[in-house]
Amino acid sequence: MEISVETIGFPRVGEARQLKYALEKYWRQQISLEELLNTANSVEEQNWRVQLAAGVDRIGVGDFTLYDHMLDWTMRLGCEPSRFKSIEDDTDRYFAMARGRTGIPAMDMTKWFDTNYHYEVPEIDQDCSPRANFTSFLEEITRAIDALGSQRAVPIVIGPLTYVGLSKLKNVSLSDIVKKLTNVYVELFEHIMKLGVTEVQVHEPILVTSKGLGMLEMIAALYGGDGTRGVLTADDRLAVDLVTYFDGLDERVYRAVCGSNVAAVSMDFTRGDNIAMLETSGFPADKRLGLGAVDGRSIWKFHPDELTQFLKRVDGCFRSGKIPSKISLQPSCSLHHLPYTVEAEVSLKQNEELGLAPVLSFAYEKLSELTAVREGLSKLESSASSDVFCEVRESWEGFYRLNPKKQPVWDRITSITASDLSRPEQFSDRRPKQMTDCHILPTTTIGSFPQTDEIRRLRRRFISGTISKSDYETEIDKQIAYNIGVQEALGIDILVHGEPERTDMVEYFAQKLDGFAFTQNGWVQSYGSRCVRPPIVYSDLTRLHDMTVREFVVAQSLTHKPVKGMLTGPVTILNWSFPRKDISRKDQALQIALCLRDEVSDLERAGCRVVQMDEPALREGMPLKDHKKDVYLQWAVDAFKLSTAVAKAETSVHTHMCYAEFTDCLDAIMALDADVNSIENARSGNETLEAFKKAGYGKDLGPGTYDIHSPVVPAVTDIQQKLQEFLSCMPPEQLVVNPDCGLKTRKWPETIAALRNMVTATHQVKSQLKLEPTT
Ligand code: MET
Ligand SMILES: [Zn+2]
Repeated sequence: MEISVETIGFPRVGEARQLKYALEKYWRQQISLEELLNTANSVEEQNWRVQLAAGVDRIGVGDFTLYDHMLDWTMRLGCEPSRFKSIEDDTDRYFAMARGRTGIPAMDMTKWFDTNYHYEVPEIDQDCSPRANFTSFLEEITRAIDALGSQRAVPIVIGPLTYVGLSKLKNVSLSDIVKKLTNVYVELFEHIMKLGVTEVQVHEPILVTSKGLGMLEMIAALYGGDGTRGVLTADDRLAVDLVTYFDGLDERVYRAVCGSNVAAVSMDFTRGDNIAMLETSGFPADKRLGLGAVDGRSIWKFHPDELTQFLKRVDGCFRSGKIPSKISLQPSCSLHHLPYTVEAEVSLKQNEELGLAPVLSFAYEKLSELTAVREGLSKLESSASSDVFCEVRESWEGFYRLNPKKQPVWDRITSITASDLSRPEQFSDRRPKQMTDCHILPTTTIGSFPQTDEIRRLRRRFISGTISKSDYETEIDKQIAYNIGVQEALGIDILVHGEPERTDMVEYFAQKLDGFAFTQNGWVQSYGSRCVRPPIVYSDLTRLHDMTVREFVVAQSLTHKPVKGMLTGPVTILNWSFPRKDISRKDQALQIALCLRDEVSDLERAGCRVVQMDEPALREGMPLKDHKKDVYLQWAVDAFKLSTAVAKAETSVHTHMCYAEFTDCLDAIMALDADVNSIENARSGNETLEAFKKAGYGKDLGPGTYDIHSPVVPAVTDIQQKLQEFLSCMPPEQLVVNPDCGLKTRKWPETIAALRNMVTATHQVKSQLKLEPTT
C-alpha cells in the first residue's frame, strides 16, 4: 500500500481566537483592514506550519475565511444578491452580506449540515449571473504554495452541487444554475493550474444527503461518467479529489462517483457504512481512496480495538484486490469543528483523577492520530503483530477505571415504561385546569432578560472567588426582583425570572450536573466571530441537587402572576455538548432527561405552575438522510417526554424552538405533547403557522411577534399586524403572545420599549376582537 496523509480543512479562528478579536476590533473601527488581514494571514500560516510539522503530505488550503467559507464562495462565484450591489468596496460588501446594514438585511444563516456551524445561505434568482472573482483566493493559494510547495498545498473548492444545493433558489432550477456556474469553475481551475498546482479537493458533502440521489446526472456531467469526460475533469493536468463527509454515500451515488473521471474519492468512514460498500462493490483501481478514518467531529481519541477492527477490514479489501494501493488517510471532515489543542487545557491536564485529558483529541492531536493510524495500517499490511496503539489503549483503560459506569442510572433507564412518557391527562382535559388566571392572548417572554455588564462582572467576581456565594446570590436576587418589577409594570401575564444566573442555557445545566467537564480554551466557531465552548459529557449524568428551584422561588415570591420554571431540554443539552462516543446519543439524552424530570417535580413542589423546556436544537440533530430521521426523532421526542410528562395535569408545559426550519419535523413537534410551543417566527411570514395548522396542531402556540436580533424597537402597528395575521390562521384561545427568542443579547431600554409595544398591541387586538376592554 502507498499510504499518504492528507487534511481537508482546519480550524480558522486561531489558537487564542485572534481572528475573532481582530474582526470585532475592525468592526468597531479600532484597527485597519491591513491589520485585520495581517492577523488573518498569520493565523492561517500558523495552521500550515502545524500541519507541515505533523508530517501531513497534502494539506488542504484555501478553506480559511474572514467570516464564512460559503460567503467567500458567493463572492468568488459572483453570486452576490442584488441588494448589496450598491456597496462598492469588496470588504464592506462582504461584511454587509454577513451582518446587514441599515436598510439592507443580512443574508440568512443556517446550520452547515448537521453541525453547529452556521453558514451564510446563498440566494440565487433568475438575475444571478455568475462571474469569476478569484483574485484573493488565488493570492491565498500562492501564499500557501510559497509556504508548503505546490505538491503539498491542495486547494479546497466548494463544489457546484454543494454550493447550489445549499442555496435558496428563487424561480430557477438547480441544474440550470449548476450549468451557469460550471464555466466559472472551469476558469478557476485554469488559474489554479497556472500556479503549478496539480490537484484540487472539490468538496461535495451534499452528496451524502438525500439530495445526492437527485444529482446523479449532474455528477456525470461535472465529474465524468456515462461516457462523458466531465466538464471539471476534462483537463488531465489537474487531478480532482472529490471529497464527501458527514455520512456514507448511498449506493447509487457511490457508483456514480466511482464511475466518474475524478482522480480520488474521499469519504467519511466514521459515519454511515462506507466500508461495507468497499467490501461489496470494491473501489476503482485507477483512483486514490481517501480514507476519512479519524473522526473530525469527535473530541475523543480513537478506540484502539474499534480502529484495529476497521483497519483489518480495509486491509482485507486491499488483500482481496477490492481497493487500490493508493490510500490517503484523512480526518473524516474538516477539523474546523474541533477546538485547536488539548495542550491548552491546563486544568484538565492537571486533574489526573479525571483521566480525561489523555483520551481527548482536538485538531492538533488528530494530526498525530493520522500518523498513528498510518502506522497501524502499514503494520497490518506487513503482518507485524506489535500493538502500535498501546499508549492510547492505556489511556482509555485509565479513563474507564477512573470513570466507571454508574449502575443506578442504567437501572433507571432500563425501567422506563410507556407511562413515564405520557402526561396523566390528555390535552383537552388538562388544558382547562392550567393557567386559569390567565385570560385570552396571554403575553410572555422566552426567558432571558438583558445580561448587563454588571451581571457579567458579578459572575466573574464570583467565579474568581472575589465575592462569596451568598453575596453573589443577593445580587442575582436583586436582578430577579428588577426583572419581575419590569414585567409587572409592563403588564405581562406569564413572567420569567430572567436567567441572570446563567451564562449560557446549556453550560448552566452542565455545571449543575455530575458527569460534565469543561474546557478553558475549547472554542469552536459557531458563525463569523462567534465561538462556543461546548461542555464535555465524560461520565453517566446525574443530578446532585435541584438546579433552578432557588431562583424560581425568589421570583415567584415577588408576584402573584405565574412565573415560568425555565429549563433547557435534554436534546438541546446533548446537541450543544460534546457527547461520549462510546454511549449512544439516545442513552445520553435519556440520562439528561431523567435529571430534568426530577427537576420538574422539584419545581412543582416549590409551587411552579408553568414549566418551559426549551428545545431550540431539536431539529439540528436530525440525520442528513431521510430514512434515518424517524429513529432520531423518536428518541428525541421520548427524551423530551421523559423530562416533562411527570408534570401534573394542572402544570402548563411550554417549549420553545428557534432558528431552524420546523416544517420537516412537525409530527415530532406535535408528539412532544407540550401545552404551548413558543416558536421563532418573526422573520418569516405565516408559513410556519400555516404548516402547523395543516399538520393539525391543536395545542397553544406562541409564534414570535418580533425579531429579538435587532435593536430596532418594533412599532405597535407592526406587532398588531403580526397578531392579526396569526389570528387569521388560528383562534385567539390558542394564541400566546411573545418575542421570537430570549432577550439576553439586548439592552434594557430597547427591551422595555419593545415589550411595552407588544403588550399595547395585544390590548388593542383584544379590544378589536371585543375580547376585553383596553386597559
Ligand atoms: C436559543 S433559545 C433561548 C431560550 C432561553 N430560555 C432564553 O430565553 O435565552
Ligand atoms: Zn430561542
